Amino acid sequence: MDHKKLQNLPVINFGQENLKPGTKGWSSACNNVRHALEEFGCFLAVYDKISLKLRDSIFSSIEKLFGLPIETKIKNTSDKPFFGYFGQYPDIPLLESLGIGDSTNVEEIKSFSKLMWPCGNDMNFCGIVNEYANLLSGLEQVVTKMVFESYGLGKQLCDSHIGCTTHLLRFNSYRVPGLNETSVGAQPHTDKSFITILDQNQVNGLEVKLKDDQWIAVDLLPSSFVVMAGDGLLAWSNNRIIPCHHRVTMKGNVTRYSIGLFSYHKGIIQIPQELIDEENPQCFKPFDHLGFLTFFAKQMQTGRLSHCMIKAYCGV
Ligand SMILES: O=C(O)CCC(=O)C(=O)O
Ligand SMILES: [Fe+2]
Repeated sequence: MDHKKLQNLPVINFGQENLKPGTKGWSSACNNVRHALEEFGCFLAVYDKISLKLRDSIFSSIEKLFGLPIETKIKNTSDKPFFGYFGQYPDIPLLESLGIGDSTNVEEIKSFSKLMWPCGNDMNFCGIVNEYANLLSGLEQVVTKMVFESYGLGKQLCDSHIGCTTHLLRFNSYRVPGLNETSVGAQPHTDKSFITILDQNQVNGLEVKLKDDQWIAVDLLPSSFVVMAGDGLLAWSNNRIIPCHHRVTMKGNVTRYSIGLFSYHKGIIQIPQELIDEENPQCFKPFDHLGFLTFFAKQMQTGRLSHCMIKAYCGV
């Protein structure tokens, strides 16, 4: 693991002292968030509202989840592409993934749990996931507010964006590769989300690509999460924020579990007028964010993927 380069990722503290809008801590965090997203497409967020105990509990629950028979796991389906079970793909054989759409809604967590454990489970899966998903989406909301504020956009615009946000919580499992098997856990990609937040079970493997095209290994500090810009944020910011290219490479001999929280906009995302001027002419049309997922899935099925799919979808 290339530990030398780890310091290159910005680290931003989301402790209580920086979470009050109007304070110095808040405005310096706003600037740092914007700078990190424009320059790196990602950063490490130190956020201790999610206790280490809760993180341990959720990772032991998802270990049990992935231990369920495949016939059960494939029941996790969705009408939205990439929101349900994903796995058994020959080019990425190590990865299996399960998703809960609209994950801040406890009823969605309950119905996922019922599908996986029709006779119930003895580990308070719903309670743990509900607490975790709500706290993590709280961090996503703070990051969104900071992004809006750092571009000088009003509270009303921000509140209306937040009111239209939905979250997907995705659990990933990467098994240890067998002899002569690929070590690729996830191929290089950018997320289709607005913002993604990632957590892992102390097993590294995530790598991100910086502007100079170098891949660096991400080492999660205690109490930290990886915050990444997705394709939605690239279009919304009129090309200012770069989406983070990332991949997973399995190196050790321990199963890796990760959790991703992906924010999506329900409906049409408008490019704020404040981000369009002579120097920065409008690069993207208003776009249907969830429609972009459907578009992406179709292009993938027909082998028509291009380097920047959001440009293909709604570029001017
Ligand atoms: O497992 C990870 O750390 C990354 C997962 C990921 O890239 C994704 O779910 O989109
Ligand atoms: Fe990803």
